[in-house]
Amino acid sequence: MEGHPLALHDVMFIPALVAQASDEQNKKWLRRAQRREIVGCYAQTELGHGSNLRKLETTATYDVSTQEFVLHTPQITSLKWWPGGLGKSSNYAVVVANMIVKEKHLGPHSFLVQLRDEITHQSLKGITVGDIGPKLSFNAIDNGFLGFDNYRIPRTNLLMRHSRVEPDGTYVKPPHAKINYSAMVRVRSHMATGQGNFLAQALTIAVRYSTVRRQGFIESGEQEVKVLDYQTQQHRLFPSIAKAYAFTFAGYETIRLYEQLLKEVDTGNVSLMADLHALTSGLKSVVTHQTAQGIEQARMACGGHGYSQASYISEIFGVAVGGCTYEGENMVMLLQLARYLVKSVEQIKAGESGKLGPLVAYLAVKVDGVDLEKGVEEYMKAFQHVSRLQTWKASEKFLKLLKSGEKREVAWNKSSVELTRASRLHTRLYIAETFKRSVQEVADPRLKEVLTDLLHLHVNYELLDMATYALEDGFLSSSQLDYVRDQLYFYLAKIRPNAVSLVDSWEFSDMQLRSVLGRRDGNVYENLVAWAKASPLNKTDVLPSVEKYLKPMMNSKL
Ligand SMILES: CCCCCCCCCC/C=C\CCCCCCC/C=C/C(=O)SCCNC(=O)CCNC(=O)[C@H](O)C(C)(C)COP(=O)(O)OP(=O)(O)OC[C@H]1O[C@@H](n2cnc3c(N)ncnc32)[C@H](O)[C@@H]1OP(=O)(O)O
Ligand SMILES: Cc1cc2nc3c(=O)[nH]c(=O)nc-3n(C[C@H](O)[C@H](O)[C@H](O)COP(=O)(O)OP(=O)(O)OC[C@H]3O[C@@H](n4cnc5c(N)ncnc54)[C@H](O)[C@@H]3O)c2cc1C
Repeated sequence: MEGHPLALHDVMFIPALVAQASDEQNKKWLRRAQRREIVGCYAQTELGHGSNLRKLETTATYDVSTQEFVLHTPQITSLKWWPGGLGKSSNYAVVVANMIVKEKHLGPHSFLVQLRDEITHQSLKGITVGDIGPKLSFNAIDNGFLGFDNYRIPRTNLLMRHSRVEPDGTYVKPPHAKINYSAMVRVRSHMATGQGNFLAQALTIAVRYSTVRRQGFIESGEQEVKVLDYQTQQHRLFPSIAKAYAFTFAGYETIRLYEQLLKEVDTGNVSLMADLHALTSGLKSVVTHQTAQGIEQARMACGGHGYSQASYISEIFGVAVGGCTYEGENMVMLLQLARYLVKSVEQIKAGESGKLGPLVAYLAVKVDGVDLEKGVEEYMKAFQHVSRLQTWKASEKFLKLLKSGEKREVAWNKSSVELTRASRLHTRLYIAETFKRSVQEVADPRLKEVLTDLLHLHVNYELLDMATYALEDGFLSSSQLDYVRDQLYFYLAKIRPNAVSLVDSWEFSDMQLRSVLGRRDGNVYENLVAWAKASPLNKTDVLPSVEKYLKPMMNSKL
């Protein structure tokens, strides 16, 4: 859970080579990387810039006389900063640098760069490299810094699957300007399943513990109840169980789309890139945020023991919440999706609704009302309505500011909170839709029934959570919202008997969970005592600090 120093070798270094190095280059590098004869990382972010890639300062200047690129770190803010595995473990990196050829700045490009000697592992001349120090979590990973002092690499170390620099300095452009961002899009495509998995771990711990913990009464005079029988506890945990499933289903779809994209790009078809970029930008932002919230609620649902490291939930939280920042800070990525939504609105206004992609076609279709009692399809129409409403409102605000003479960037900034709201609603619609479709495809009728309950819980929880939008224009009435509330409470109670099976079905072992509270055998109290006794402070009855500090203080006459 604390991460692995070689994680980025598998998660980004190898995928960057696969997607961006030419077949010829990969004959040299890929097998060596796969066999772990060389260890690599993905070095893009700098001390001064992470989000705004166009302002990366590390330069790779082509020297036509030697057919080499000269990598250089012009100032302190240009140091690479953050890459996982860079500090101590890697001897190679895919480095993203601003490429300069014949004095022309050609923007960020990826290069394979050797950092350390393959035998001694010592850093090479011209390279400054090290670890950036402890973090909130992920402390088994050596996130690092890296500087170059006019460090030379061969021309052929520019990753040349999609763009090239010929020996004479002729630049051959890629088929899409952002094709070099593919390693990021890949990780974002995998993040919904990854985060769903973190959420599932925290929920497994909290739900199991909630059936061991007895406290208070529901009906007086009876045995104290398992805390999972409280409606508030169910409300805290069960909607997140539904989300963990929903995120996983959505993630399967984005992973499939990324694989499709990779194949299509190789045939020169880049049409999926904009759609997948928009989709994964929104999804990574919503999923990471809701996962962090869900894990924190799971911790609180374990009361005092949730705060102990014996629960292990704090570690899961620390790792998961990193996802709100890495692979694109969440607000920044929501605004990327918003660009796509605004463009879609502009297309509709221009009478080109027919050109809209399937995920945004609903923006052009108005619905007057819904009959929620007819079932999940009607909820989908309600989600479409609130997303459409907010997308149009935010877009109109932006377009009006533009028309009033504001500069594009200023108008955008003044509309940005509303735009991020639109992006979230659009993404939540997508999550609900993929959840619905995935449940419909389940063949086993008993499994389908339980998952359908979770789906119902999800759509009622989500609609209630977005109620202000739906009430704003009178789309939903307050009596409809009462119906949604009743349904929500109905499904909380209905799911209760299946709650433990739902989390057990994720099949985390005790070794994976590392939680005293979430043990499979439920022997929480004995093991909490054993865990406490094993605390380093309990190795001796009297600590050296007693002689050193306590006694002088207690014996002092002052
Ligand atoms: C087995 C599989 C494993 C997979 C791993 C899964 C992991 C999940 C769980 C993990 C569990 C444990 C594992 C531990 C591992 C942890 C990994 C953490 C690693 C972290 C790595 C990093 O963080 S790497 C650095 C990431 N950095 C960023 O994400 C930077 C964010 N910034 C950007 O991406 C860009 O700068 C930004 C997109 C914001 C803007 O780009 P810019 O060039 O400035 O472009 P604009 O001017 O804004 O836009 C111009 C047009 O280009 C379009 N566009 C932008 N990007 C793309 C793209 N990628 N694809 C397509 N199109 C793009 C943009 O939309 C604009 O279009 P328009 O038409 O003009 O509107
Ligand atoms: C655990 C972890 C692992 C990482 N691993 C790697 C790695 O392996 N390789 C690598 O290269 N990098 C890595 N990173 C770096 C990471 O990708 C960046 O930190 C991330 O992309 C955010 O960029 P930033 O730090 O520049 O944030 P900033 O952009 O400085 O964000 C600060 C604030 O400014 C806001 N902001 C910035 N730009 C805008 C805008 N245009 N509009 C509105 N608001 C804006 C943000 O929303 C945020 O609130 C890692 C980071 C972490 C935490």
